[in-house]
Amino acid sequence: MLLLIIGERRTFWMVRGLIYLMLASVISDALGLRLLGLVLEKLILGAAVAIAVIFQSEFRRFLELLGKGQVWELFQKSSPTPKTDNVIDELVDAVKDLSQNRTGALMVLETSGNLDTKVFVNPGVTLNGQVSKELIQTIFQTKTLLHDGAVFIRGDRVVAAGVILPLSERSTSRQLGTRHRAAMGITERIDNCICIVVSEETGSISLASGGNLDRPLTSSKLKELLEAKFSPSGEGEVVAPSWGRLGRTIGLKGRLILEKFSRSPSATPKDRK
Ligand SMILES: Nc1ncnc2c1ncn2[C@@H]1O[C@H](COP(=O)(O)OP(=O)(O)OP(=O)(O)O)[C@@H](O)[C@H]1O
Repeated sequence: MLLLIIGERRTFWMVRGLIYLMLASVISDALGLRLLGLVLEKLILGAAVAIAVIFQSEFRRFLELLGKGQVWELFQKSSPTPKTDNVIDELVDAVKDLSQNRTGALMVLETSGNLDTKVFVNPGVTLNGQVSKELIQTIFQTKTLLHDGAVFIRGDRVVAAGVILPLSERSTSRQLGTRHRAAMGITERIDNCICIVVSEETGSISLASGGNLDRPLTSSKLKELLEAKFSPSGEGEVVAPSWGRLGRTIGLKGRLILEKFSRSPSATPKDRK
């Protein structure tokens, strides 16, 4: 049941690893292999402590909801962060011009809830400005200091610019460089965001979601997709979304801990073109 609820592959592997450890411990007990049993017991204990650390905030939220008698909230569908037509129009107009002028751009759009910005390799520079075509176009001009990296958009605000995102490790077409891999990387780790990419080389527009790139898109197709995503009845998460998110959170946090120990320089953007 738990494995069905946890949709994320990495989390699934983590849970499977723990189950294997438990099984091995039971088998070693049955075979009377006391030393091995002792080692496995310690390993399971370590894993349980690690999971408690990884889960910290989720446990707190669970206990809070339990205390308030609102546990059912865990099963409720999260509604998309509302975006007015005006915000979508400003975004699409900016993307259209950037594409026509072959100005590279990368935008992370929060779709619901609160995106965990700890996943950003570098949080960039806080702006907190109203989304407008002019602001977005200005940020991505290659002469500005903030053009390198991504902008992070929450609701109708450009929260930050110059954000460095984790790269996807999946192999991609040779045409796709780090900008596109960053869009795939953030959307494969975080499910409540999508990414718009404009290629500097070809001007093509892409939309990344769940680690996949939809490309090339026309600006009208992009508008259609954004409207569908941000409409109140838009694609929400399905069955037991909060549990799914919980599973992905474990995967993400586990991964963040691992990445802290093995952060590679490949996650930084290449030098200014
Ligand atoms: N990890 C990252 N996070 C955010 N932005 C990044 C990251 N890596 C690269 N970028 C942005 O992408 C730019 C480099 O793009 P690159 O040419 O490697 O990618 P690309 O996918 O081929 O895109 P394009 O088609 O625009 O050339 C950098 O200058 C930087 O602005």
